Amino acid sequence: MILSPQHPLASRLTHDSRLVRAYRGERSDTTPVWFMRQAGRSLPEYRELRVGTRMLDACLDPAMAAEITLQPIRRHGVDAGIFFSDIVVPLKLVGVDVEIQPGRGPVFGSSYGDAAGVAELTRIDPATLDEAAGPIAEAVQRTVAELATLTSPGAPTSTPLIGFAGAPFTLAAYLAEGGPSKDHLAARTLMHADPGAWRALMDWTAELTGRFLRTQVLAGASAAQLFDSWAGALSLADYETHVVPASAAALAHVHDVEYEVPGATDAAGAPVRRAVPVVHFGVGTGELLGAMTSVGVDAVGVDYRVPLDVASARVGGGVPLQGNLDPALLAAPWPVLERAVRDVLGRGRVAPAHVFNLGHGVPPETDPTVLTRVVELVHEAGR
Ligand SMILES: O=C(O)CCc1c2[nH]c(c1CC(=O)O)Cc1[nH]c(c(CC(=O)O)c1CCC(=O)O)Cc1[nH]c(c(CC(=O)O)c1CCC(=O)O)Cc1[nH]c(c(CCC(=O)O)c1CC(=O)O)C2
Repeated sequence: MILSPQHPLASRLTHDSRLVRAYRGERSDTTPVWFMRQAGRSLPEYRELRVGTRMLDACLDPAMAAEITLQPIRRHGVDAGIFFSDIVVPLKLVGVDVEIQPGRGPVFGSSYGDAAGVAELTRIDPATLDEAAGPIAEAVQRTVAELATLTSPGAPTSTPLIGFAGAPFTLAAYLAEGGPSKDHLAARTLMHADPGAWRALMDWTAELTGRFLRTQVLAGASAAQLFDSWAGALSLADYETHVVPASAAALAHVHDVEYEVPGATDAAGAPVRRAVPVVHFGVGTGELLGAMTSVGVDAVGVDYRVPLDVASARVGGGVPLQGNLDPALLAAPWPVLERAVRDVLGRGRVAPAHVFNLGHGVPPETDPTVLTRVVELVHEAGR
């Protein structure tokens, strides 16, 4: 699907932003920055807005999800919004019994860690997500429309929105366990004990994830992030054998959504087209970084354990990187935090391009003024 400049969506696909250029491997006048979990409990305006509304109800209320997404952009001046949703939202939309317990996380009405559970789950057709995802498409459209009015001084274009989804393995880890777990034993046992059931589970989560991402990109998101937060629990061999095919299948749902790169033409004078960029992030993925690039992504998000120059070497040197300040340092004295930010920026220079981020989400108790100060530092030091 080609989104030409004439396409009603293209004007909102802010593909000339610092962020999207960085994901294409092009450096701008300054390093773009955003934070995972920038929307949420660290912001008083979020806590106030959420009073009396359950998490998943907030995610499925287009006006509220859009407003929550916009809050950190207005406050911090970050270079991207990350759509306020959650990795279990697509499961909820197709009728899986899941709720989010504050401070604990997603909890399911049952677990799907054996052949019988997988057979029950996969009786749900993932294609029903397209119909059910109306509130998500509307929330993205509302957010992108508002972002077009928030263009910050000097920015080449309005702030882009990043869509996101939990990757097939991380969703499968929650489904197999029935909720959060430390070591994801149920999922890791199933992949070896019953490869047929595991494959059926991963094919199902891959299609659901792909459709969820496609909904957000077609509604106006300018990039997408795939969170395989729990992939770090796997050996490289298990990740390559039992996870990579499903992540690649999920991303195949967005590879055909292209836009025309402004001002770029090929030898025949035709506009250059690029697919909407995808970033792949996981936690504890030091041994998996190279394999993560093989699922068909433009950039890799690095957690806080592997320095970016080391990560760059592990992905072959030619891949844009995102990250990777240790979130713990946000509560350290400013001179310590400033040194760490400058160190991340320095190491990020070895990659073709760098998007500054944390090595995982913003801790809920973070002082929001510190995040705003980090954005100012990155914009000044990241030139
Ligand atoms: O398993 C766990 O450790 C946490 C499980 C948990 C989830 N949603 C949750 C919780 C409870 C909690 O955060 O207190 C529940 C959850 N999800 C979210 C929030 C908002 C906040 O953090 O205060 C919250 C807390 C809601 C509340 O209690 O008010 C929203 C969310 N989850 C997520 C994102 C995407 C992002 O991080 O940027 C975002 C949107 C961020 C934004 O718009 O700025 C993604 C998410 N949700 C979830 C996961 C699984 C792995 C993980 O959390 O590390 C992941 C992927 C990840 O963060 O690596 C599941």
